[in-house]
This record gives sequence, structure tokens and C-alpha cells, in this order.
Amino acid sequence: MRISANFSYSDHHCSRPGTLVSTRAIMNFYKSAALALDHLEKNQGSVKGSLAAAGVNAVGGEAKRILALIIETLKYRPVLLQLLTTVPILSLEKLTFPRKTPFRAPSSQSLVLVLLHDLLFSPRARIEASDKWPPKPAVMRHQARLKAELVRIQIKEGKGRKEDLAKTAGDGEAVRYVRFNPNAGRTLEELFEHLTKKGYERLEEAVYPVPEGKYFADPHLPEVLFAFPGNSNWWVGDEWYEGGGAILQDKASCMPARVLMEEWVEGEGECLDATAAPGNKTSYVSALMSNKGKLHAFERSPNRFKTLEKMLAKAKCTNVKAQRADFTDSDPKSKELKNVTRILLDPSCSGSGIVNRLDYLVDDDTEESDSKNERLEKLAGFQLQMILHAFKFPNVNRIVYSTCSIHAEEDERVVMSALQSGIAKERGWGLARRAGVIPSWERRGRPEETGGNEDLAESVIRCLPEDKTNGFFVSCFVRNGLRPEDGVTRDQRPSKRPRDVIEPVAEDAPAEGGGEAEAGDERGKKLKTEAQVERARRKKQLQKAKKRKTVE
Ligand SMILES: C[S@@+](CC[C@H](N)C(=O)[O-])C[C@H]1O[C@@H](n2cnc3c(N)ncnc32)[C@H](O)[C@@H]1O
Repeated sequence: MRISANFSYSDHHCSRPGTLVSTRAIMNFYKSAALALDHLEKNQGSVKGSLAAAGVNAVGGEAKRILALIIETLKYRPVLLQLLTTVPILSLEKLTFPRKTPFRAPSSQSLVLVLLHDLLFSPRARIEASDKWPPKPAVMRHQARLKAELVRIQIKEGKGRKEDLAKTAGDGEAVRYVRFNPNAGRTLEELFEHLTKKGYERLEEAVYPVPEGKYFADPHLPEVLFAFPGNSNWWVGDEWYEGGGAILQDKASCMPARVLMEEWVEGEGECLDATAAPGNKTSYVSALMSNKGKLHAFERSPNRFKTLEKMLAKAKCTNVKAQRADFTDSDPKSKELKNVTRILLDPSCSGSGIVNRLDYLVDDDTEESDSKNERLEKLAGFQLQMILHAFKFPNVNRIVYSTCSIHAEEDERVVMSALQSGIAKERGWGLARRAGVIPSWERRGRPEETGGNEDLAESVIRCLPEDKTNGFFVSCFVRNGLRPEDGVTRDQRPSKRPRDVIEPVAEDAPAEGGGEAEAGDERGKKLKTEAQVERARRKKQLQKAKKRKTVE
């Protein structure tokens, strides 16, 4: 992908000949770009679409300049974020860059990112704004440190030019993760010895990118997960891999099982993986149960069920009872399932988090797109239906819902709709607080998607490729947990206040990603999320407005 940006960011300091742009316009220029960046982080989509969606009213040359700045900032985003960890401008300049910004203002982080881009990577290497505009001096105060730090990163990465630090496709693969599986019968010490024999040295601390020939314990899941350089392949034909003792699994994909099994004690009850194939999470849950007790695994697709069976056999999971069945057909009160206390729900999703490329950013959005939105709506309806079914299990006290999607439609909005459902209220389902959901993981939910409730947003996990994982989302429902009505803490009018789930609406059952029809106990009926209701309302309004225009 190559994006042309053959114009400069002009203003009255260094403008194109004959152009005079006011200071206010320049400030808006940076703010607009930052607003669009915020929108992209939350919703993905294309850069072009993000301008309008973020409420930026720019056309022609101005829109082009803003778009170029956004694209260029995204290309350097990983290195800019790295700089912000060593030169923490956001905390050093709190007054100018507050943690919470007013409604309709860009986040401080996005604003700093676009300013840093211009200072460090634009052709003129400067922030094109008046010195009186507070964000500019706040960044400039750290100019020397930033430049020195950038040179250090450049040397460390072996890049001749700073432009070579731009993100390229495949960056997300710079780390390969291997999970140790104790079910296979060998110890971690034995794995370490094996790796030493293979020529790998274990580091005491995390270093990114992982140096050639080295590996280390992942800082968030140190007992089981190990990070290797992106180009490693020692496991090909290796006895540990073939014997199921070493499992290749992305870091984010390990999180749901870990969160599900928090404070698990043997004898508490049974566990259930509602959507199990290919079985990576199932095998991790099994390991966290020490391969004891009973773990029910549901998988609806016949082909994927075969893969699941193979995977479980290879990983030596002897406590799993796998069945090729639809989870929503299961009877929560049955003798077989009534002792289940924990459920893992990792249903089919759009998979948008797995995208490791920037090309989606420049797609034209002529169709950003009704069909895409419709697909997300269907998925969200199906995902919600799965959660509501899990809520019915009489003895379940913990349900982890995860997706490999970065779309709020499938993540926070589904969770909010589930929390607003009648059954959640009746049975006291809420969210587990951050303390029980890998609290050391920094990237949490989007408060604007939780009705402004920061505690709710904090209680869920989001991952993005720049976290050296796939894009991912993890939430954890518990009885008597945090609920939407437990205090809105953000001084902001929520952009989308969740409403009650509308149930049921007589329509065909929704189809999910794989194109298979979903069916639950509300057979032939479709549950609508708040997002779906909102979208339908907007569509109607638009149609009305169009009609009015035609008449006029
Ligand atoms: C995202 S994948 C699960 C990945 C798995 N948790 C892992 O980590 O290996 C979703 C799976 O759920 C299955 N599935 C979808 N709807 C289902 C349902 N209603 N009941 C059981 N399985 C379902 C799909 O066939 C697919 O294999």
C-alpha cells in the first residue's frame, strides 16, 4: 500500500504560496485528525469514512491534508507510542493533555500523536501551529529528549533512516507465542532444557522485538506463555510440539481461559466451553483445571468438531467431554449440565482483530457499508443470544465472553445489551471488576461505549496489534457484579446509551460469520441489540429527510 501525500500541511507560518490559513484553522486541523484517529481506534473502517463519522466537516484540500496526516500518523503509530512510554508527555503535561477530555474533543493521546508525527516525521519537521496554542509548547518542551530517543530506537532497530520505522504489513507477527501445556505430562523445567539444547537463551525480561535466538516469559501470563522472535520455527517437527506440550497460541487468545479460571478451586463444579473448535482455549481451561473434574465442550460445525477432537487428543486433555451440538440447544437445567459453574463463550465473530495490515484504512467507503454493518448486526444478535442462553444456567457464577473483533458492535455493545436484558437483571448478572480481569493489562474498554461508565469500561480488556497480539476483546460476567446503573462516572453525555434489549422480534434467525444459521431457544426470532435499534432509527430518519428533499 502506498499513500500519496504530495502536499504540505500549510498555514501562515510555512504555507503554500499564496495561502493564508488562520491559527484557529490549524488547531482544528490537528484536532480533526486526532478526532478521526479516535474514531478509527474504536471502530476501524476506512480513513475517509472516519472523518465524516467523527463529525469532521472538511472538504477539498483541507480534507486531503487531514487524511494524509492521519495516514502518516498511523504508519508511525507503533514508534510514536513507544516514544510516549519513554518520554511520557501525557503525564508530564497533564494540564494540557488531561486523561479525560470533554465531549467532542479528541483524546489527548491522539492529539499528541498527530503533533509528534509532524514534529518528528513531516518533511518540515515542525508543528504547524502558533506558539500560543498550548499543545505546541507542551510538546516542544520535550523536543530534545524525543529526538534523542528516536535516534536510539532507530539504532536499536537497525534502521538507516527514521522513515524506515514506518509500520509495514506483518509487523504484528514480530512475536510468536508458545503456550506450555502441562497436560502433556512434562514439566516446564524440561521445556526450558529442551529449548537450551535447541540453542535458545531465556531472557529474564521482555525485550521487543524479541532478539534472535532468545525467548522470555510473557509479562502477563508468565507461567505458561513464552515469546519468541517472529521468524522462529523451532517447533516444526519438534517432539514438544508434536506431543502437545508446546502449543502455538496468540497471547490474546490465552486471556479468556485465564480470566475464566480466576480463583478456581478443585471441586467447585464443572466448566463448559460453548464454542470450542479448534480447541486452543478448551485445552488451556483443561490445563487450568489440572486435567481433573469435567469440562464440557460444545461445537456445532461437524468439520470443526473433528479438528477439536484431534486437538484435544494431541493436547492430552482427558477431562473434556466434547459434543457436536449447538450450545443454544442445550438444557441448562439438565442433569448433565446443572453442575456447571463456569462458561467460556468465544463465539464466531467478524475476525476484524486478526487483520494485521493497514490496507483497510484506505479502502474507499462507498460501501462502508450497509452490508458490513448488516453483517455486524447479525453477528451481534447471535453473540447476544449466546450470552443470554449462558445466563440461564442455574449454578453458573462466571461467564467469559470474548471475540477476536475490534468492533464495538461485537464487543462492548453486546456486553451492554446483555447487561440490560431482563434475565441479567433478574439473576444479578454484572461485570467482574478490573481486579479480577488481568488488571495489569493496560488497554481496557471504551467508556463511550459503556454509557460513560468508566468502571464498566475498565472491567473489560481490549487488545490491538500494537500490543503485540491480535485484536481481541474479553469480558467477564459474574453474579452481583458491576451493572450499568452502578454509577456513571464520566462527565459526558453518552454517545450511545444502551437501551433494553428488544426481545423478541419475529424475523428469521440471524446468520453468523461462517454463513451458518444461528438458532437458539428463541427459535426463528431475532434479538436486537441497542446498536441495531439505533441504526434502524437513523436509517428511517435518513429516508424521511431524503423524501422531504425530493418534495422540496
Ligand atoms: C471463534 S471460534 C472458537 C475458537 C475457540 N474458542 C478456540 O480458541 O480455539 C467459534 C466456534 O464456535 C462454533 N459455534 C458457533 N455457534 C455455535 C453454537 N451455537 N454452538 C456451538 N458452537 C458454535 C463455530 O463453529 C466455531 O468453531
